[in-house]
Amino acid sequence: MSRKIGSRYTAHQLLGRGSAGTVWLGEGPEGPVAIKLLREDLSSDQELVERFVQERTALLGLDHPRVVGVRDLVVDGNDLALVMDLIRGTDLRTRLDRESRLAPEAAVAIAVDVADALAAAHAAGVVHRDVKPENVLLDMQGPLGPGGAHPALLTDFGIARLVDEPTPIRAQPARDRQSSQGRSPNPRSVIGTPDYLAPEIVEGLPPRASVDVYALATVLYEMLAGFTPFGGGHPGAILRRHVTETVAPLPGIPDELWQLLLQCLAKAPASRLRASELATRLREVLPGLAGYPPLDIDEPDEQQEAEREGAEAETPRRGVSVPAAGPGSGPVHTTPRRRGAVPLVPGAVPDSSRETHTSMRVPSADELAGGAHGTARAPRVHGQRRAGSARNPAVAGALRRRRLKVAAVTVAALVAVGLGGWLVAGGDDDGDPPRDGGHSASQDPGTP
Ligand SMILES: Nc1ncnc2c1ncn2[C@@H]1O[C@H](COP(=O)(O)OP(=O)(O)OP(=O)(O)O)[C@@H](O)[C@H]1O
Repeated sequence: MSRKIGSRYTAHQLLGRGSAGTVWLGEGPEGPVAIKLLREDLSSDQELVERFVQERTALLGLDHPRVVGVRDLVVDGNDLALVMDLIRGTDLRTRLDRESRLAPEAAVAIAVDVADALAAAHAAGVVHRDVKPENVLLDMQGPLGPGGAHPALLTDFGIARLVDEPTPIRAQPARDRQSSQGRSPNPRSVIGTPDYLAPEIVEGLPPRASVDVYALATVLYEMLAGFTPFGGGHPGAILRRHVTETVAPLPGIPDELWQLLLQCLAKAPASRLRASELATRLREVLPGLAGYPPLDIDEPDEQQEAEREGAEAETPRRGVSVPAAGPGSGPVHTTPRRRGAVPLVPGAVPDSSRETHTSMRVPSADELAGGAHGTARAPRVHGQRRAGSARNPAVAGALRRRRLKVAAVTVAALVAVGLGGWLVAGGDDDGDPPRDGGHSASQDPGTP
């Protein structure tokens, strides 16, 4: 069923869902468009409305072939909609859900496109702040590039901030704001997607362009490995790993590529390459990757993860796709993935397919310092058991004993920190909506 959005646009078909709304295939005076419609029950939320308007503001100044163009912002009664260029294809998350790992050449080709988009954004003074596979759209109608990769475009500048703009996304008391001396001593909240958050954001430093480079390097690592370097488990644990752990090497990765990844995943923002430099260096590496197969590595041992982190939040995700005009590009159904994330939007329903944002309290310096337990995920060569794997019979007994100990220590720690140490602000591990906003969002009915 179609519906008018403002006087100029019509929404026809659901393309995908985000935490703040739905994206529709639509029609405008100049042809097909993508229409991002803010959920009606949330359009009265001032903060979200600002995020929406900001997305347009950030993107209107950006005209680049690797950035999804924003054409219009519609405010019509309860409807608040962002009209964008329609990208016929899918998003990188859907592709990763389907293929798990990409061949290095295809992965790097996609990363080059995103690095180009970021270089343009950074040159315009815009930091994206939410680079992740969900926000990389693959244009199935575009020409095939190296490794058979379709052109990639960066979208969703919803939480992008103009560089040096002091106002945080989520309002925080002035006393909590960043001092010129360094990190804020007080607890504050951070918004983003835990797996891709640069350590300096966790530490409370203002996000500069280098946070996007860190996030892109994380995405590239994920395209190569099938998982992110510091993901898995509770969002708080993920944040801690970004700050305290070193990234585990990927067996079989070409050294030049690994060095680039290491440099861009550096804890110190100044040590990272700029986006334009990363694009150049990745382009140099590309020809040497032709014919390289996807890395032959296994996902980190789930049982080992459970051992180290306790129960993990299970956030179901549904497949989304854009019907592409080309052959073999029909709807794709994704397998639910385990994601340590909770919704950005207070009250957002847990079965939204894109609940990958997290608003959480930034851990204190003490918590970060005391948190290094060597929990970064270590990739394994395919078929090989990790020395400490619970699937290895030699260590299973020891792990069972340790589990009891861990349970005891966990209870003691929770008591010691008043049950709040790592808990997401207002959220918990069972996928329930956060409780901090007092919103009572109902599920999007799925029709415009
Ligand atoms: N311009 C577009 N053209 C075609 N499809 C799009 C476009 N923008 C978004 N989509 C589709 O809609 C999905 C949801 O997009 P949206 O930006 O709302 O959410 P998200 O980025 O996944 O989540 P969140 O906003 O919570 O970060 C995308 O993953 C993609 O499949």
